[in-house]
Amino acid sequence: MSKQFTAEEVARHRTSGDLWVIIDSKVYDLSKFADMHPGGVSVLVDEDVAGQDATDVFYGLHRLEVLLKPQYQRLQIGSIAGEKQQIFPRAIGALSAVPYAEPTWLQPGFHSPYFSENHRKFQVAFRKFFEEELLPEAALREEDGKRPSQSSYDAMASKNIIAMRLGPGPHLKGRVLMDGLVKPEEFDYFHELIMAQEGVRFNARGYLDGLGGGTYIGLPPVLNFGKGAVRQKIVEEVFSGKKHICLAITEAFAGSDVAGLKCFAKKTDKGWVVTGTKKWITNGAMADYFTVGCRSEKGMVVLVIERGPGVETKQIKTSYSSTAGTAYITFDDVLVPFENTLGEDGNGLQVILSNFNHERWGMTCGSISSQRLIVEECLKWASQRKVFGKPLTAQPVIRAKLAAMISRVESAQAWLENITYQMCHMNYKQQSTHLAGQIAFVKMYATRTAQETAADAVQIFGGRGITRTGMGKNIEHYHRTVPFDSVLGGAEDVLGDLGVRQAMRKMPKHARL
Ligand code: HEM
Repeated sequence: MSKQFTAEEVARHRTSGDLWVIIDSKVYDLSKFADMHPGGVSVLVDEDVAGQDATDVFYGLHRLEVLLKPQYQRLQIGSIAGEKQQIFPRAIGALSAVPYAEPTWLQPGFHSPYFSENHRKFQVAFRKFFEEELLPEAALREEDGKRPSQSSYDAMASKNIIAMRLGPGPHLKGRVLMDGLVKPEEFDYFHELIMAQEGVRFNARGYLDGLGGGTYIGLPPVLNFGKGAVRQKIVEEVFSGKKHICLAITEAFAGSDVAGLKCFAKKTDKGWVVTGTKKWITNGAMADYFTVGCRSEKGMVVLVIERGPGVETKQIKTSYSSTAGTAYITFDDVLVPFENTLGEDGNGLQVILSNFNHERWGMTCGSISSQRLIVEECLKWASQRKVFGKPLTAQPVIRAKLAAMISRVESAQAWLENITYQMCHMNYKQQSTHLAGQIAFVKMYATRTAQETAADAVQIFGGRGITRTGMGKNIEHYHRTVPFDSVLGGAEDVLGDLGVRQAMRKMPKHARL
């Protein structure tokens, strides 16, 4: 049991050389620390702080995690007799008790037609795995921009997480998923939704993309259109976490207009010879394989190219961390064996488009979950921040912003779950026919509302929302990186337009007002 003090005893230590404070029933000796305090000495020797209970003022200025750091925990010398600690961090793997911080299916007392007991167990195991194995590294890599460590890829591979990230399908057959928690044939899109939604809870966008953003979009064409030994080798190497792949379609010349690519693949006696460039390629800097969209004499062809002579990658500085390995790539007369052709020459567009629905749906899962994290941050901040002697939530304008945020994230999640249910009951062709428009719309809605929520969050946090460290660090990070989802996998306007054009194609000829 820690040493017990009374509030009167603490109050006797209130000068710069002898300075104690109480925070949430714990007594801290700041006498030596005061000179090193990032907020300065003067704020600590203030008569309302020194020797006093500084809980409210502390939580108006610092995140909970400050006190969890070992160098600050050492400042605690005891606690106040008869008082109990009120403020606790969420335990590893546990659910948040903050309202709306979890989707309804995870909230006590709520029900869901979509999620089974197995999904629930999977969610628990997955959150725990992420928080134990990856979270400690996430903040470090996000900051220093280095690629995720091999041990992180190995940890994911050991549970077959890399394979599961590609969704349900025959590629899971014979694999032990999450230590046998889910059978390969039972793994469905709701399991995948859980993975996508849990993964973004770090708010370490660059790191997460570094962990497998490239695989998520670059491997499916190999899996679905690759041939023989090449397919087998690449799929197994990537699933094992030892090698990395990326999708290289976009060029400085052509973005959403994939038909306008300039990278050219010429057929020769020895194989394809590829010349051209690619830009904004997630994981390109660390990739061993590149799934590349090229023009050919017959139109478009997709090739999987191994890093080797003639392939150069350069890191691009984007608004998020370089841990994602976003690259500019040049292919100079790169010889590629014909076995590396994905699908048929001239049919490349279909190979690329075939994965778009799944890719967009996956991005939407993540986008909505990160939006939810921001709702949680805002609810916490608005409750703990005191202005004019009252919490921020006493202001109607703040409550109105919170109401809009909550409505947006709840509606997006409900729509997403509905679409996910449809995906579970449709084959690939039915999904393409019925869901391309729905998925385009839900992604457009999620990313647009995400930006509204980011802007509202900055207003609620004020200057803290544009500061990379401290109280508003998650808001700053979110606000800076939120446009990513609205651009990747099809820009918002392109998606909206796609959805309407799909609907127009289905308009019955007999319909009149
Ligand atoms: C155990 C006690 C404390 C520790 C370990 C501590 C630590 C820190 C740290 C690490 C920061 C940098 C910002 C961040 O990362 O959040 C900071 C900033 C600050 N602290 Fe403290 N602090 C303590 C107590 C207090 C108290 C009692 C006050 C009361 C006024 C205070 C006032 C401030 C201020 C004004 C800032 C600057 C905030 C900003 O830049 O927004 N600190 N403190």
